[in-house]
Amino acid sequence: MAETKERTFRFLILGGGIAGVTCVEQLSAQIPSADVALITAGSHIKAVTNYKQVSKTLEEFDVEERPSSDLEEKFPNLVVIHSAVKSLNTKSHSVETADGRVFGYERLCICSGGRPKLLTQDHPYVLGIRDTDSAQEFQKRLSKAKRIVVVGNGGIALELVFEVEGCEVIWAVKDKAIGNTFFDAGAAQFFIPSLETDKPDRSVPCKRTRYTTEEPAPGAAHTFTAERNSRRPGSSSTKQGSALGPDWHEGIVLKGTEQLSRRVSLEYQCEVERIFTPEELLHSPQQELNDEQEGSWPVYIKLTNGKTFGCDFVVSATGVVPNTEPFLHGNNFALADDGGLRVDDQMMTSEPDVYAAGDVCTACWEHSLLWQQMRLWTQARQMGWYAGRCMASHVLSEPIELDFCFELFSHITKFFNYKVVLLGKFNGQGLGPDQELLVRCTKGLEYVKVILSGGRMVGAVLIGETDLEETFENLILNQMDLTPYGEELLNPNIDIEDYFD
Ligand SMILES: Cc1cc2nc3c(=O)[nH]c(=O)nc-3n(C[C@H](O)[C@H](O)[C@H](O)COP(=O)(O)OP(=O)(O)OC[C@H]3O[C@@H](n4cnc5c(N)ncnc54)[C@H](O)[C@@H]3O)c2cc1C
Ligand SMILES: NC(=O)c1ccc[n+]([C@@H]2O[C@H](COP(=O)([O-])OP(=O)(O)OC[C@H]3O[C@@H](n4cnc5c(N)ncnc54)[C@H](O)[C@@H]3O)[C@@H](O)[C@H]2O)c1
Repeated sequence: MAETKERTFRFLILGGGIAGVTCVEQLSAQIPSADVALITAGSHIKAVTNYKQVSKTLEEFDVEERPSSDLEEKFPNLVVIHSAVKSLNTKSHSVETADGRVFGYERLCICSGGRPKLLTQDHPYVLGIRDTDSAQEFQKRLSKAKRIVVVGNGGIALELVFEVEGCEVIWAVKDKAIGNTFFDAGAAQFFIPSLETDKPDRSVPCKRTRYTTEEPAPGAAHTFTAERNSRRPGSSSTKQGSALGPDWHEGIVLKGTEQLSRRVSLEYQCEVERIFTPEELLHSPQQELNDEQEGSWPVYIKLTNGKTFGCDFVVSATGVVPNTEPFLHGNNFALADDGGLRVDDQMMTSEPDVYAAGDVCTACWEHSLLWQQMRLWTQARQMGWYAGRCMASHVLSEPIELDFCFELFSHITKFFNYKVVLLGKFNGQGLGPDQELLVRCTKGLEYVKVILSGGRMVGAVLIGETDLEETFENLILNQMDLTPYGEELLNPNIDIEDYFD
């Protein structure tokens, strides 16, 4: 790396996503006289808008793409540099950008996010979705498509299979139930009818203290078709070009060429064995196709359940990998198993004066019993904000303790047009056999699951307008012994808020 530094900043932040921008805002607000620089590869920055603290730990906000001048106008000591960082020298405390400039720092925070962990790199018919550009590419390809295959069972797959219309979707999941990163088989069963229609089937609330679900057999498949006119009002909006935000798919039309609303065929418990071109398929006579149009698709995908499907393209919704590459060479960063930069409870990496926040880092402090890391906007914002506070406190030699937001995992989102609230160990993560589940389910309306350990509430999944989030959050935080209440806890005829007043 050339050693002549163009300028040295007291605080240098890499990445204009939620984590980086929130870190800049926090630092600039806490030490207004400090010179702060934000280096980002993109032309725009991400901004949190309409922030709402819903309860002690639950928060909701929108994410917008904004010109970086907005941020510079707000903070006169901030400089935004639009260029990708290509290398980092932690010994000389400097970074070099793609256009050959070198900037020094006293303290650095890496917020470079993640990128899709694709099934296969650089395949012309395998797409990932991350940012506005990739979402637009997906939309463009979809508009000419009759059939796509979606691989993966997390947030993006759940959103896509519900939103895509006018195109057959083959959805290949590794697991026995849909949505494994967010909920269990019981909740998955609650959602399944939404793939056929989104008109709620309202029935009388029923309470169950244990749940049993019929799991699909390995290799099982199921097709769900929605009526053309069963889409929710307003969902066919043609509003264009809004930035990827929590409702990124609301602003773009996700429509294929066919005259059908939603047609999703689920392939359970399978992975991708091979992706073929038509030529390769012709030379593999043993391949058994699952449709009559042999040879007429641009790409074919063979699953481990033995089925091969032709399609227009494949969406790889198979998670993210942290963007660490430019920073590793010549430095000595400790990496976590998931490839993230390990950070301690002060958001510091293993390199001196280097912090990290958001999707690029892995939280390696001793977690609270009720918190886990997931790569989400909420956590990117919380980490960026807390990293900014840590950097400022270290400069001012003030002690700082891990923030309260890392006490309890909480996430509000929307799947299949239902509000979803996840609290604590919502899937009994790491609890082993010492857990009891209480479930209340009203088909088409709500699904409430509570996880108890030693009589105390340690997690909850709330689907629908349950209005229970604040009360349950309090019960999880105060760790009250709920044994005396037993199944009454989910009795729909009891106003639980009054009960615990
Ligand atoms: C389609 C989709 C839907 C999602 N929906 C939700 C949701 O509903 N709710 C939720 O909580 N989360 C959601 N997420 C997850 C959420 O987007 C991420 O967890 C969050 O954006 C991470 O923020 P970040 O700031 O760490 O990284 P990013 O937003 O990825 O930002 C990284 C920044 O770093 C810059 N950068 C990268 N490399 C360099 C470099 N070498 N030099 C300089 N700059 C660099 C990039 O240009 C970018 O500005 C979704 C993700 C996707 C892809
Ligand atoms: N509403 C929300 O909160 C929301 C919505 C969309 C995305 N996100 C976030 O955005 C990020 C990206 O979303 P995502 O859906 O790609 O990731 P994800 O981590 O949510 O899900 C990845 C899925 O891919 C599966 N998978 C991994 N490797 C596979 C393979 N080789 N073959 C088949 N399946 C495989 C996993 O089992 C998992 O189901 C995540 O951090 C996610 O939490 C959140």
